[in-house]
Amino acid sequence: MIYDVIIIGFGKAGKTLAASLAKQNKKIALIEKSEKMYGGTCINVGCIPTKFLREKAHQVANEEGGFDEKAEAYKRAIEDKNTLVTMLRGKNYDKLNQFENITIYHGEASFESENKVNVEMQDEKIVLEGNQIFINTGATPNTPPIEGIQGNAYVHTSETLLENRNLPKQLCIIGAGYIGLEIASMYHNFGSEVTVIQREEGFLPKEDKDIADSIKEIMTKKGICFELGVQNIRVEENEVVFTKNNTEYRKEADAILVATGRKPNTMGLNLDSIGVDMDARGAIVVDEYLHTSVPNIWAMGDVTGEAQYTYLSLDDYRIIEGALSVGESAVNKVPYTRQTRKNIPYSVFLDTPYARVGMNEKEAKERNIPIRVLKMPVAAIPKAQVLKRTEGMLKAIVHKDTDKILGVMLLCEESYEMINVVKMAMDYNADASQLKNQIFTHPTMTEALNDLFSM
Ligand SMILES: Cc1cc2nc3c(=O)[nH]c(=O)nc-3n(C[C@H](O)[C@H](O)[C@H](O)COP(=O)(O)OP(=O)(O)OC[C@H]3O[C@@H](n4cnc5c(N)ncnc54)[C@H](O)[C@@H]3O)c2cc1C
Ligand SMILES: NC(=O)c1ccc[n+]([C@@H]2O[C@H](COP(=O)([O-])OP(=O)(O)OC[C@H]3O[C@@H](n4cnc5c(N)ncnc54)[C@H](O)[C@@H]3O)[C@@H](O)[C@H]2O)c1
Repeated sequence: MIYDVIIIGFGKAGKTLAASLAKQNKKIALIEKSEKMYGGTCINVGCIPTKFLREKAHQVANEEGGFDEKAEAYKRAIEDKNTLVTMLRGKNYDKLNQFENITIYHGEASFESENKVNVEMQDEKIVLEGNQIFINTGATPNTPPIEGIQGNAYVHTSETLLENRNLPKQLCIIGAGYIGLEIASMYHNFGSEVTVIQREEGFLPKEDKDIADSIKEIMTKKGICFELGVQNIRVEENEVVFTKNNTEYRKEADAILVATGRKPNTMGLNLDSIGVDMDARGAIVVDEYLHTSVPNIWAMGDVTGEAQYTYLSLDDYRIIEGALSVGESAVNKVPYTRQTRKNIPYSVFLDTPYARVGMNEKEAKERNIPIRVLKMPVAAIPKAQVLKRTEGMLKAIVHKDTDKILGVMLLCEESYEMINVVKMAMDYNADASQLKNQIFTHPTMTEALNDLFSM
């Protein structure tokens, strides 16, 4: 079968591109290897299930009851999460399936040549031919060579842990990145006793020390235990064994989560044989318009090794849409590319959420930029008092000479909403004084930006 466009992977960029090109009357094949992944990582095993469970966990933390009651509430939360995910998966499938010119194939794709893709389906193997091919295969949990984790029923990835209906009394998490910390916060609220283990001594090493210390202090105060700078991690059945200062420790757990990063999903695509370049981590190398090294093949989302966020995958779709609309001969005139993309914000959905955009103090000093550092405690925000969520701090980095906002770090309730306002202000090159004097509704967390920029 011959298509105008083949899209491999039902991720955020892929599904959005499919709908858009279908409206332009292109004949499209979309290939997804798992029926449980229609809609991609975000809605099935990533952002949506974790943020749904985070809300449920928050409710459970405020309810009376011992472990057994909490375990029941957890089981119901997992069932509710599954119901939500099933509904979203169905909607995602139907949204594309309604187009007469989109065919969804359930099977694993691999390249036969530059414009031929094999699809290994349950009962048959077919070959599709396409003029333009877009790879959107995402990323998959990175399993480090830790002794004792392979084939161990106590050991989970985030995907299998969130399928487990039994609340672990003790949860041990290896890896203190986004997934490790978000799940630590969430399971602590559900009622698990949580320990987070990390090889590196430094906690959240990319963040400013005052921010990282404050996050750790908040989590420790709630009762989450951290073991940082540990060596020789191994797992023996339901125990995580490690050494610290030459002493061996054993941590028993009902569940062990390995959250040590996610690697680009390129294995099995047969990219080498058709000349698509990959880097040492197996990520597809792309230029600013998301071309791969083969002219008719593009890649987008996590598989390109870019920071792994759903909104960046969506933004990759925007870049491709822009490039396709002008055609290859004029592609270098497209104003919006990966190179011009700027001020990428992020949020870590901890119990006290953390959000950041732009440069922090450490980075500004490394680059010898003259700065003003503005800080204020969250307890000074009236809305934080209303919410009874007074822990945390706000911090801004402002250019001393130009008054431009270089970066903002928000460790407070609702920071994941507030950060988008700052991102927009930075995108429009606002001065710090403009946020200082901006009208914001009251009482809100966002109005604290008036005070932060008055510091
Ligand atoms: C637990 C967790 C929480 C997260 N929380 C957040 C969050 O709060 N906010 C945020 O922005 N991001 C979050 N992320 C990251 C976010 O989910 C990803 O960055 C995003 O979903 C990546 O989208 P994508 O378009 O690159 O591909 P994906 O959505 O990963 O889609 C790729 C698809 O390709 C399919 N596929 C792979 N290989 C093949 C093949 N050979 N043939 C056919 N199909 C194939 C896969 O099955 C998959 O469905 C989270 C991730 C995880 C794991
Ligand atoms: N809120 C969000 O936007 C959100 C939430 C969850 C996940 N994500 C995305 O998913 C990606 C994956 O998350 P993650 O937490 O798995 O990765 P990560 O890269 O954020 O953190 C990995 C952690 O594992 C540790 N580690 C690595 N190898 C190890 C080993 N062999 N032994 C012990 N520790 C080891 C690292 O030091 C680090 O602390 C993130 O990069 C993020 O982009 C985003």
